[in-house]
Amino acid sequence: MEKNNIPVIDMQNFPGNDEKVLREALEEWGCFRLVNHSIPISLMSEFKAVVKSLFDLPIEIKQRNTTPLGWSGYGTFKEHEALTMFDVVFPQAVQEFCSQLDVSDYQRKLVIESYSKSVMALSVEIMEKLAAILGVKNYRHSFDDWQMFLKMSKYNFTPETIASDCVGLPSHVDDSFLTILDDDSAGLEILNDKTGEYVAVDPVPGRPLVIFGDFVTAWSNGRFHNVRHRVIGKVTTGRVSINSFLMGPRDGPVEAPAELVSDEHPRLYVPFNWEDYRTRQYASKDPWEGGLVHVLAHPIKS
Ligand SMILES: O=C(O)CCC(=O)C(=O)O
Ligand SMILES: [Fe+2]
Repeated sequence: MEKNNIPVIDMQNFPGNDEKVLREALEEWGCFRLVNHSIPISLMSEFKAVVKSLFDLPIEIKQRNTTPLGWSGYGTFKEHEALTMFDVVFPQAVQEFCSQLDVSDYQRKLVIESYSKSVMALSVEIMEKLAAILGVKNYRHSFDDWQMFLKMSKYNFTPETIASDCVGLPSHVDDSFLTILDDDSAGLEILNDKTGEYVAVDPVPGRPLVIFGDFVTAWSNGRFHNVRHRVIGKVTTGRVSINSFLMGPRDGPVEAPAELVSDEHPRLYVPFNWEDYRTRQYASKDPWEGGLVHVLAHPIKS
C-alpha cells in the first residue's frame, strides 16, 4: 500500500497473497498501482519520449491524426491536447497512426509497436486475473482480441492556470474496462468514495496506475468498483500522459457472464455495445457524468 493507501499489486505474486489485495482493490478503490509487471521500464521511457516529440510537431501535422471513431483523433480541450491511436492489436492500425504523424520506421517498430503489444498483453493478464477471482471461465481465452486504444495527452498549464487551481480534466469515470496510465505524470487525483475526498496519486517511475472504468462494473455485475478521477494543474513543463484504454469485445456486447448472474445477483445492467455507450456519452449534455445509469436493467423511476 502507498502512503495515500492506494493498493499496490505485484504481478508476480499470483497465485499468492496479491489475489486478495487485487480483490480488495477492485471492491474498494477501483484502481491500483502495479509493480513487477511485464512492460520494460526502458520501453516506458522511450515511448514517453516519442510521444513528447509528437506533441512538438506542427499543428497541421498533428491534425492529420484521425481514427475511425468519430470522437477521437487529434483534439484540444482547454489546456489539454490529445492524440489517439486506435485498435493497437493490429500492426496496420499502428502503421496508420505512424504514417499520419510521419513517425520513422525505427520509432514505429522498436518503440510504438513494442509498447502497444506490451500494454495490451498486460491488460489481458489483468483481465485474466479478474476473471479468475470471479470464477469466470467463458472469457478466459478471448481477452487478447479485445479492442484497445491509446490516448496521449499534453496539458499546457501556465503559472496563472495553476495558481487558479485549474482543472485540466474534470472529474469523470472512464468509459472503458480498464485504463493503464503511465508512470510519471503529477496532478492526477482519484476520489475515495469512503471519505468523499480526492487523493493525489503521485508519479512513481516504472509503476503504472490501473484505473477501472464503467465496463468492469457492468461486466462484474456490480461486484467491482470503477473510480472517479481528475487532473489538476501542477507543472508548467507540459504534462504528458499516456492512457491505454481496454475497451471490450470486438464482436460482442459488454455483459456480465452467466456465472455472475443468479437469483441472488440479478443482472444489474443490460448488455451494450461499448462504442454506442461511448458515442452516447460524448453526445450527452454532461459527458463527465457516468453513463451506467443509461444501461440499468431496472431503471430508477423518477
Ligand atoms: O492524464 C491523466 O493523468 C488522466 C487522463 C484521464 O483520466 C483520461 O483521459 O481519461
Ligand atoms: Fe480518465
